[in-house]
Amino acid sequence: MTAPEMRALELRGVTLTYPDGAGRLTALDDVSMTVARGELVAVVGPSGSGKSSLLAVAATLIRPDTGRVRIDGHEVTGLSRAGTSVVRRARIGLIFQQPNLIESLTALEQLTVTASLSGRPRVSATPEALELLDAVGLSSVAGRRPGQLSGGQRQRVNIARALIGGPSLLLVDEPTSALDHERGHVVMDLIRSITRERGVGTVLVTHDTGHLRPDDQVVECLDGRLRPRRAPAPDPVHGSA
Ligand SMILES: Nc1ncnc2c1ncn2[C@@H]1O[C@H](COP(=O)(O)OP(=O)(O)OP(=O)(O)O)[C@@H](O)[C@H]1O
Repeated sequence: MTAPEMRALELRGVTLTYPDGAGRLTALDDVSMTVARGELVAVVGPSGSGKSSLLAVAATLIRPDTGRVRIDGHEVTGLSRAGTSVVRRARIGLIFQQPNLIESLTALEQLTVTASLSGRPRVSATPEALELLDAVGLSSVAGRRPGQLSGGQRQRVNIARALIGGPSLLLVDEPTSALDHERGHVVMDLIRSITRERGVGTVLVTHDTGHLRPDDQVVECLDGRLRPRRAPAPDPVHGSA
């Protein structure tokens, strides 16, 4: 069992419903999940099964109807909006499928501006931003704007940006969907190594089980419920190394 201080995310008995005509539609049904620091959990499942809802609750963007949400040991269930957003900004990194970079900013500025939105002076965030760009293999293009970067490079800037400030929880939505198979593999490997080396807990939603490895921890979302699933057999091209 993971020590409480090592838990990046804990969901307990989370139920989420949306208005649906005269009734309610249950998107998450009594979901519990723990993700330790240094651990990656891939969430797969059919369209409409609740994966995005799960990420939104873990990101503290949607409050569940019932259940508890803890981020890095901090209970957010009863917090005000302002208190929740403090926890979110300090402890959660979000990576969406489309990088959504700002066209007028260089790769380096994408990171330093994000840091400044959290109240840090841009200049003090520059060493960390440079180190993160180096970690994702982009030192040589730190001065380029998104229009001068490839799709894979843009997604790597997106990943580096999510890590500024040292979050303990990384929430990743379909990171490979805008990339070809080869670049998708590179991005998945990068997210695995960041998870391990930086000790973040990662929840990664993906349709694309072709990018998963046999040693990945995989859960399946079905009708708003989670259940463990065996990772797929190794990809014959890339193997499991
Ligand atoms: N804002 C909303 N209002 C009402 N119903 C919603 C809303 N968002 C999602 N739903 C419904 O909740 C259920 C779960 O949706 P969710 O987006 O979490 O699924 P998903 O597994 O992420 O799907 P996909 O893989 O297609 O993105 C679906 O039945 C969906 O129609």
